[in-house]
This record gives sequence, C-alpha cells and structure tokens, in this order.
Amino acid sequence: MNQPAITYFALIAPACVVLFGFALLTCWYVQRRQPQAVFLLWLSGSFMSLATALALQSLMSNAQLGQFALATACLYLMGCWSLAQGMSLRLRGKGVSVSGGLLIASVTLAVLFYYSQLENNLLLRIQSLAFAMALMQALALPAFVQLKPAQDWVESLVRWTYGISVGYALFRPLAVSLLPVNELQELTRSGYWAFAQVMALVFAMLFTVGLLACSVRDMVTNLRDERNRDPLTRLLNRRAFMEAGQSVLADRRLAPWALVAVDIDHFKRINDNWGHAAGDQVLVQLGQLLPQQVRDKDLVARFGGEEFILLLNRVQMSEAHPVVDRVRMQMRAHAFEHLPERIRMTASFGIVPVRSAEELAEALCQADALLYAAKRAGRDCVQAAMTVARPIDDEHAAIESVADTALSA
Ligand SMILES: Nc1nc2c(ncn2[C@@H]2O[C@H](COP(=O)(O)OP(=O)(O)OP(=O)(O)O)[C@@H](O)[C@H]2O)c(=O)[nH]1
Repeated sequence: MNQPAITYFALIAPACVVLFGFALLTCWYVQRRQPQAVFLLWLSGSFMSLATALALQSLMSNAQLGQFALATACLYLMGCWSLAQGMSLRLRGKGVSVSGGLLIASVTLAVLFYYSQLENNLLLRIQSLAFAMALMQALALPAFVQLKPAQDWVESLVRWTYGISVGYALFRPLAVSLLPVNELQELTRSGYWAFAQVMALVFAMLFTVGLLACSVRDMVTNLRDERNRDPLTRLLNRRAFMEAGQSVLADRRLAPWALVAVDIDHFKRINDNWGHAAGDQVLVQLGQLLPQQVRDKDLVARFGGEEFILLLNRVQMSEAHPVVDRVRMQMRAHAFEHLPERIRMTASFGIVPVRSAEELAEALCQADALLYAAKRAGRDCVQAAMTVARPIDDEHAAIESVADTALSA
C-alpha cells in the first residue's frame, strides 16, 4: 500500500466517521445504566466498522481491492447490519433479524469470492456489495412501520437521514453501472470514490448530529421525569402536580374545575395479608386505571402512600360527581393482579370545586377533609362539597371486599 501523500487525504472522511463513532460511544457511556441506550453502542460499532473498511479501501489499488475483497466486504456488511440493528433498537426496542443478516452476508461473500478469486470483475463486485449493504440497512425498515409521529424535527432528521441513506444505497448499484470505464481503472482515485466518501460523510454527520441532539433531549426528559414523576406509578408527584395545577388553573378555557382526593380503603391490609410487593402492584394498577377514567388533559397525581389527586377540567360539580362515582365503581369492579380473584378493592373520594390557581392549596385541604368524611361515612363512597355521602351500594355483594378480609387470609 505505498501511496503518494495525496492519497492520505482520502482518509479524512473515514477519520471523521471514526470521530462520530467515538461521539456516539461517549454518549452511550454516559447513559450506560439505561438498557435502552445500547443502540448507541451498535451505531458506534457500525461507524467504526464502515470507517475502517472505507479507510482500508482508500489506500488500495484495484489489484489489492480484489485481494482483500472479502475482508473489506465483511467490515462493510457488519457495519450496515449494526447500523440497522441500532436503528431498529432505537425505534422499537427490538433488534433486526440475525438470520436475515447472515443470509445476505453469506450470499454476498460467495459472489465476491467468485468475482475476486475465480474471475476478476470489479464492477460486479462493487454492485453486489452495494446491493447487499442496501439490503442490510433495509432490515431496519419494519421498525418504521406503525411508528409514532416524530415528536420534533431532530427526531425527523434522524429518521429521514436513515431512510434516505437506504434509498441512496439501493441507487448505488445502478449508479455504478453508469460509470465510464476509465472511472474503474483506478477506482479509489476516481470521482465516483470521492463522491461516495462525501456522501458517507454527510450521512454520518447528519445522523450523528441528530442522534446526539435526541440523546441530550432524552436525558433532559428523563431528568425531568425523575423530578416530576412518582417512581412507582409514574404519575405526577405532589410537587409537579402543584406546578402543573397552577398553569391549568390559569387557563380560563379549561374552567370550571373540580379537585378530587382519592384514598384506597384499608390498604394496610393488602400489605399485611399479601405483602408489600402486592400492595405496590395495586398502586401501580390504580395508577393506570385512574388516567383511563378521565380526560387526557385532566391531571392525575400520586400524593404519597395510597392517596391520589385528580384535577378535572371543564366540569361543573354536578358533572364531576357522576364521573367520580364511575371511577369508584370501576375501582370496585377491578380484579387486581397479584391479589386473589375474589378480593376487590374500594376507595373513598372527596370532591371540591376550584375557581382559580390561588385556591388550589385551600381546595386540596377541603378535598382531603371531605375524603376523611367519606371514610367516616363507611368508605367506598364519594363526598362532594355541599352533598351528603352516598350509601355503599350492594352491587358485587358476592365479592369479598378487602374490608371483610381477615388478617390471616
Ligand atoms: N405497598 C406499599 N404500601 C404503602 C406505600 N405507601 C404507603 N403504604 C402503606 O399504606 C398503608 C396506609 O395505611 P393507613 O394510613 O392505615 O390507611 P388504610 O389501611 O388504607 O386505611 P383507611 O385509609 O383508613 O381506609 C400503610 O400500611 C403504609 O405502609 C407504598 O408505596 N407501597
């Protein structure tokens, strides 16, 4: 590989791709405790592999390209498979087909062996390798089906860059067949080679910039979630609810509002009878049940222990009561996993109207007071401001309430 100094300029593109690979590796290292960050490792490996192949080939004559055709093809194919693997893991948390990758690789290597060792045909080697690389990248395309819309332009940039790079890779075999014969005389000194390098660099750059921006955004979102979400139920915590509540109550279009305090009845018995883990599961499932029963824009928070708070938008008290009663009945009818089938949980509720952000703290105290009035009234009931407690109805009478459960159950 004795080359004039000018040839080493061809190493600029692969060197940049290696740097991008290191940037992705660093990004993975920072987030390594999060299992989903592993896609960054695959993408970094992909960049390293592709850059190594590109660098090696840039230093080779046509004769050496034939001699090392299988080794460089392995690097290219591994690079493209890792790229597809990383992208698929990122988009749907599931990798691409290993057997599909092995099949493409074995067929391609067999073709390359034939056209490098048995019959020397550079054009067919380039075409078959380019086509195989496109197929490898296309292995990630199922992840694009039924994908949620991108949440911002950076996410769109990453997706589009990948999609265009698959399209470009599919177009390359055709482009190669249109090359003038003299371009193939000394491939790695040709205009085609320079163009391929520039394209590799542009895609790697756009892809990396987009991915790094997405990673930073994800890290900020995770940190915000850590701060704002209850770790068990993933609902808003008290601090985040107070913040979000202030802004909801400042938006007059969402008026009038109702604040609901919810507390599971006899929750201690769940812990005592079936263990703390079962108690945690009840909280998790209630954390899923409550948001399903209210509108998307309503706020649902866990204030600690077995107490939850709802802030309902655009409801008069007369409308809020039936909504909350429906939640109460759902709760009663719900068969909680990790508890015996016969056991049903109930909850008590207090509802108050809220007219402004300034009233929020006071409304919370009132809702809490009504909630405890509901407990005193026998539990499994709704106490609304200016209303009397509804008696416990006898639906599901055949089902054992946790209140009836002996500690030895
Ligand atoms: N499993 C689990 N238990 C919790 C959690 N937070 C609080 N608890 C338990 O919740 C129970 C609450 O008990 P109490 O305040 O006596 O209320 P209760 O048994 O629901 O009775 P009433 O509210 O009067 O109907 C306590 O035993 C707490 O230890 C949690 O995150 N997970």
